[in-house]
Amino acid sequence: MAVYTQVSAESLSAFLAKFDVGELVSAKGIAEGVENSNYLVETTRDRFILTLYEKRVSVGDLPFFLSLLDHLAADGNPVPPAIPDREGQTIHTLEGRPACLIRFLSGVSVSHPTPAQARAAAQALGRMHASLATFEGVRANGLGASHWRPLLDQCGESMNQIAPGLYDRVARSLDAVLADWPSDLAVAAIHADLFPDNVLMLGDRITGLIDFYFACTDIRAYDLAVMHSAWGFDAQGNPLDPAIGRALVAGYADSFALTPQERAALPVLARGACIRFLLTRAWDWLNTPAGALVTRKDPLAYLRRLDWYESNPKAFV
Ligand SMILES: Nc1ncnc2c1ncn2[C@@H]1O[C@H](COP(=O)(O)OP(=O)(O)OP(=O)(O)O)[C@@H](O)[C@H]1O
Ligand SMILES: N[C@@H](CCO)C(=O)O
Repeated sequence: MAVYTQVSAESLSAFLAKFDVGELVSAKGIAEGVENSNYLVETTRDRFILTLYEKRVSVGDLPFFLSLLDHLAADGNPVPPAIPDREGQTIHTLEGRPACLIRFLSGVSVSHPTPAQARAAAQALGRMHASLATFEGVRANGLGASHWRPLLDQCGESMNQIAPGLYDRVARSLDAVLADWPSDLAVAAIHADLFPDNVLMLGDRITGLIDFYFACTDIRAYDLAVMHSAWGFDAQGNPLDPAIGRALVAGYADSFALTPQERAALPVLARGACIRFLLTRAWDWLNTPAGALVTRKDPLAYLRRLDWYESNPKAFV
């Protein structure tokens, strides 16, 4: 996450007083991430994550995200539910923004995963999909395939400030992806953003799956494709050891069956994932507010991934 909204010690103490969590000891803004404002809060009893929802999360979607987290946690997945206050409320307003106090999970996210870590993370994704088979909540994917062309148009020719010719380059790939986009694969609740920084680990053990604020109802195998596009490359978008990609697919299949049709669709799903992240990064690159404590993510790292998937159509064989 990042820090877009500053929280004063006074308003944080008043906020915490609604909960049975002890008194404020310290609060530190977390600079990682790009979407919401996050603080690590320590009280006399425990540690918590305080999240203030910013640009892409609308308050009307919070009940979906929180019920999904409760469903997963109840089925033994390592996800952090929101903490209810003394009256049972989980969704609050703080400094004018929707806010939740979230259970803190231990572990660290890895920036250079090993194949064993990739396998464990994909097993956790498959396990989560198995749990979500009985989740009834529905939320359309606001950043799904039907939104990519409008998002490209919203970025417009300004994209060429990021790299000359970028707008036309993405438009061409988008045409090809949409022409092949599958319409017959299983649809379910998915995480849709399971990057290495959203997986907490201790060694090869998964201790936390976090950041469910893009969770939605979409093609289930797209979740694995998003993961492949995120885990199989370094921060600049250069491919890592191909064993990582193989470990992701094998790890997922360890805990949830992947049909032949889903396997066959992974290349186009991965190219779609590249376009999704390229576009949201490009939009943020061009529109991040001055003064926000945030490290913008490089859209071109996703162009390099897209190039790679286009030149390696047999990457999943
Ligand atoms: N429940 C949690 N327990 C422990 N640490 C957490 C928890 N939630 C968030 N964090 C910490 O806060 C950081 C940022 O959180 P998160 O990835 O959710 O932010 P974001 O802005 O949504 O990021 P992204 O760019 O991945 O969308 C994480 O890398 C992690 O260090
Ligand atoms: N995980 C995303 C940020 C959330 O949209 C990225 O790295 O671009």
